Amino acid sequence: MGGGPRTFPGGLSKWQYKRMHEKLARQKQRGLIRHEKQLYLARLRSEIRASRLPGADAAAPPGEGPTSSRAHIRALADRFRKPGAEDLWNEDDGPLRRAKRPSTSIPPSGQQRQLDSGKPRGGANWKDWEDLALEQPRPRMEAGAGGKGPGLAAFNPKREYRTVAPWWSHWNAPSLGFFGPKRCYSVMSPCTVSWQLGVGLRPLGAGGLAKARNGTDETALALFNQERLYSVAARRFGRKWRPDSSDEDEEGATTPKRNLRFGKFGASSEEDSESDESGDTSTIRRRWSSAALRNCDMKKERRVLKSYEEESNDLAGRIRELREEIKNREVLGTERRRYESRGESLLTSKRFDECGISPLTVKALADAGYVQTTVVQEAALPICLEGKDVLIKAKTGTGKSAAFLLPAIESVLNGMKSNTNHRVSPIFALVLCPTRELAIQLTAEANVLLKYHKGIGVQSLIGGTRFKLDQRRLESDPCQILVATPGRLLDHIENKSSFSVRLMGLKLLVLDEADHLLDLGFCKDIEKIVDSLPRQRQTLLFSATIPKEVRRVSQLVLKRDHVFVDTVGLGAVETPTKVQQSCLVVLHELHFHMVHRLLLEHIDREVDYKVIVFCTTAMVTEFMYIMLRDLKLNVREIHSRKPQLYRTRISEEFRDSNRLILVTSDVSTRGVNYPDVTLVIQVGAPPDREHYIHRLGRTGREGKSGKGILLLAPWEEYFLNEIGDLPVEKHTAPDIDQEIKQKVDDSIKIVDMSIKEAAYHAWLGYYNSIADIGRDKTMLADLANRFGASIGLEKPPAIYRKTALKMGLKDVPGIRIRK
Ligand SMILES: Nc1ncnc2c1ncn2[C@@H]1O[C@H](COP(=O)(O)OP(=O)(O)OP(=O)(O)O)[C@@H](O)[C@H]1O
Repeated sequence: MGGGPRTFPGGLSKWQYKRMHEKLARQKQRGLIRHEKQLYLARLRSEIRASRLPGADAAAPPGEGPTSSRAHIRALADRFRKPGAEDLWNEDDGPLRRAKRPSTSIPPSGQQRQLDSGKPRGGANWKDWEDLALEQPRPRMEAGAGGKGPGLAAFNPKREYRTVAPWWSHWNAPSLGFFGPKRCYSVMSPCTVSWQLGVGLRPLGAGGLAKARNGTDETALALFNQERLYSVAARRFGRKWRPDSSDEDEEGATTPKRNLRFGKFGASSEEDSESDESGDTSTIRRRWSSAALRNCDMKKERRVLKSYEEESNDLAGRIRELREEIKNREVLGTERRRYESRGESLLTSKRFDECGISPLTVKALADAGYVQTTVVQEAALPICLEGKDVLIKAKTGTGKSAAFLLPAIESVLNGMKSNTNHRVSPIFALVLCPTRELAIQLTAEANVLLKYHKGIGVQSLIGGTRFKLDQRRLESDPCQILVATPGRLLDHIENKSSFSVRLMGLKLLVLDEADHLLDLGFCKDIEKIVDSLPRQRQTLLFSATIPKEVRRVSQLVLKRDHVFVDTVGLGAVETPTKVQQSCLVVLHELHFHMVHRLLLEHIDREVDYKVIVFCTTAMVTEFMYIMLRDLKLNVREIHSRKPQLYRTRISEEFRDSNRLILVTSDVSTRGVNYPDVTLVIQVGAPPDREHYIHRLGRTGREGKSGKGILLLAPWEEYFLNEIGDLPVEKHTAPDIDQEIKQKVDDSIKIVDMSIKEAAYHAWLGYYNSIADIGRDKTMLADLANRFGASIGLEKPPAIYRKTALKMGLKDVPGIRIRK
């Protein structure tokens, strides 16, 4: 019966303990929403302020201008999947509509200096600078901007999450060069982009680091190419840098974020000390904003720099150190570009034995054929080994796994050195990943790296296995590194107090495929898990894609001074360069026929073919598998409806073979390393851009070539907008001859009716959840019925009333309700 202890920490029963956790989770969720509301208000304030700045653009070009207030609050609502999140708004919060902007021209700098307070800003009074920083939009660095902030047209929301640009741009900015990194909390709305302060406003007088280095602001801008930086600055300035300053343009973001962090995951005393307020400055701030915005800007709390002036004295020294760092980083950037331009390999000239890792690990690496590091390993290892929190973005198949497994092994070695008196060995490193297949793969990889480390063990905790067996394994076998999926890990944390005790020794937490782990599907579990871990730990987040929302949420698990390493680079394509991507638009009734045709063509061309076919849902995957099997193709299936043992067996078989086709759902989308996949076919629109990139990333790994085909129905073409920046070529679909069509139709007929019905239900559920399609229910029902007919259902299967209600499909024509 359930296993696990009868009492939990604090003498609570299992249910009390569970309820307590749930309550805490609810409180956190509320905190998060409060935080979002404050962000929204801050956004509103900065918009109003922007509209009041002389030179603000009257109209932003569509798609490039700032998000409207409405769009923003909708985005907040979306982010938290709370339809009621719009209710966060209330009348006291200020006007909903955007204020009009007075003029489109950029004023002369002198005029700009006056700003709204009417006070000249030429003096070197710190309070004035403070005000100015708060009033002025933070300049953004844009190549070729010549030291001026970009106009609205140049604003590109995709550029918001760059390594260090936001505050580097302070250095580049002719006038704001003197502002310390802490000043990133100043007003910055995407719409407030016209800034042009007088050159005379620079206390350092040297034009900032960039100018000092290169002589001109133009070259300085070029110097601060994102690709080279890898957040050097953060390392120097430690906790004073807030990388989110680039993505959070709202001035008020700091305080709520701080509060949230405390509320959510607690904060170290170090962070506490940072959050002190200075009464003086906040008074000035309030006076200004109250005058300008009345009740719309009544925020009382504001993080004010405690030792700001103290720090600024030391600025020159820091600049020197930064220059040094940049020089080092430049070497790395050049090297990487060289490799990429040659298109040969992602390996760099740096060897593992130069990375400061244990010689036993180096030996194991050499046995596995790893001698040189890949780009991401070269960039990540020094920072990870230094003990910093890191968020790392690198393309699929570039060796991220080793980049975090190696620091994990080092953290165990360090931990074992310092912890000798433990009765039960603590778990020193925890790797969280979204799928079971990935967890098994990572465990195997870690075992390879641990070959010569006797007494250090790695284990996996994944769903689909027996809880009791896990427990026994954890107790009997060494386990200093744990690779887990969130759900099963949480089961152990909540049900086995001795397990939680072992986690108290944790030194390193890794979130692989961090974007997925931090999205809404997993976010709550991750919060609970992180809550039960010691706060004094290092956290590493790895992913090939890091969407804006995730970048924000990631701040909750990372320390404030974390480093963002982006090896993809500004404006670079996120997909492997050697993968040829194409899209075919075909009536969805013909998708199965087209898949068959494409497979035959590919098999004819590639002797050692290895193909993955991604379907939208588990049941559609099963349908596709049965159909292709009947067509005598060498095919296997993996999806969530299959038992774990089966999934593991098929996964291993597919990894080790070629001349095989794997039909799968999204359980194989991320991280799974199947070498030498020659073709990836994605049938139907993926849930989002990230899914497309990760699925495609199953081919073209380790710099090899590959092919990706996206099969869309005409009504799914909207998805092409989401991947418009990727090199996807739209091709005309080949004709399907009558003979092939007949063969496929015959195979469809043999599929069991219950599978067809389940496929229909799953299809309906999937597209109902996709906003672009699910919003028009009548059209959705019609499309679903056409899909049903194409798989041989004479009439659409009925769905439960409750399900129909939940999906918003009750009383929709074409939807049959089960009596
Ligand atoms: N330094 C190295 N030298 C040679 N091969 C390497 C090296 N590092 C990784 N590899 C190989 O590169 C392949 C991809 O590695 P890995 O699975 O870690 O990529 P990834 O970036 O995690 O991919 P994904 O984003 O899909 O999770 C693996 O086959 C791995 O063995």
